[in-house]
Amino acid sequence: MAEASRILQTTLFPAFSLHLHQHKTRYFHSHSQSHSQTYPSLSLKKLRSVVQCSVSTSETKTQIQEVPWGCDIDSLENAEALQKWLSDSGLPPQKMAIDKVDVGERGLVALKNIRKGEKLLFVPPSLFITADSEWSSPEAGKVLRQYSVPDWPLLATYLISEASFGNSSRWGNYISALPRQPYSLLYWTRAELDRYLEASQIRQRAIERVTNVIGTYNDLRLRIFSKYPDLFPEEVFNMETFRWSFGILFSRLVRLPSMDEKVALVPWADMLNHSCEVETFLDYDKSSQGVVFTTDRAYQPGEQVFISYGRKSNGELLLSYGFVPKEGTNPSDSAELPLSLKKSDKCYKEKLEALRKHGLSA
Ligand SMILES: C[S@@+](CC[C@H](N)C(=O)[O-])C[C@H]1O[C@@H](n2cnc3c(N)ncnc32)[C@H](O)[C@@H]1O
Repeated sequence: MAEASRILQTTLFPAFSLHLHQHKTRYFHSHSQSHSQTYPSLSLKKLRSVVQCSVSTSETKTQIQEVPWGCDIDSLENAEALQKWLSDSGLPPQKMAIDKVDVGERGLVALKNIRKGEKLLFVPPSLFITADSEWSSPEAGKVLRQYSVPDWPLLATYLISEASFGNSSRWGNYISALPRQPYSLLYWTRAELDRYLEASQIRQRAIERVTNVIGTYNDLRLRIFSKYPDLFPEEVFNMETFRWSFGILFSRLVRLPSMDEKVALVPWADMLNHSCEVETFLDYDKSSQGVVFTTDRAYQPGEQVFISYGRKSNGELLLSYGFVPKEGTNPSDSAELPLSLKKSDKCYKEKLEALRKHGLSA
């Protein structure tokens, strides 16, 4: 805990430098160019204030700034462009469309009658973002591979790198439709974690998760980014952009059992919201060669279509996806009850036996 507090209290990054125009690398050139395409009315001053970020030295005050890409998910901003790009890029015609929904802000809604037992989606692998995806900055990708950076931090860095290329990245339309601030405990202040998760096991796990993300970023910065400042300028690769990219990964990355457990961002499939009432999961379908799910119920036009993010407790859903289902609707909800058994206890053996009998360990 002391370690977590120490890290959370650290001021992590300096203010955004005033050198935005002076960077000669393709990187910044593309970044500022694409920015003016996506946000025509955003002045340099505004851009700077969006990117500038700092974590306060006070444990309770964390100033969080939004990244300059993505969109507000309470609107359908960029949804049409995403759908057009997806169909131009090989997504077959769909029985669903992105729409505003009651549960989950945006989601996929049936356009036609959908039967129980139907396979939907068929997102081809060419549309997956994985650790093997091609970089808009091949030099940056090469450096990360040289350092054998594991999948999660590699994907977090990749996403920021591609985002900074705006529409010159092949993922420009996808990234523009991602939430500018994903719902995530990574955005909670320490005071909020303490207050709202008091007495919950999730509080400690959330603190560990925040600490891990900060530690991962610091590790990348020290070992790699600081050695290649032209490829990984701190104005772009900083704690705030990593908070965003990890927030995106936690809430959208899928593990595909039929593809050797490969982890991938799957555009389109990641527009599906979770329901505790459905029992259908995303996976790669070898016969149709795409990510699909099979409906476990029928849907009528206009109804939101759901998948399951897994049989997770409310705490686990909050930890990864930043939401909690309505009270009493999650049959997989559970609470952890830590028990300890002292060896000096006179009935140690009997108690241990009783715990084991009920599938519990001491
Ligand atoms: C994979 S994305 C789904 C698409 C997302 N709604 C969007 O507009 O980009 C996962 C995120 O959707 C939201 N979400 C999914 N299921 C939800 C639910 N049952 N209730 C509330 N929010 C949900 C959460 O913000 C979660 O982090």
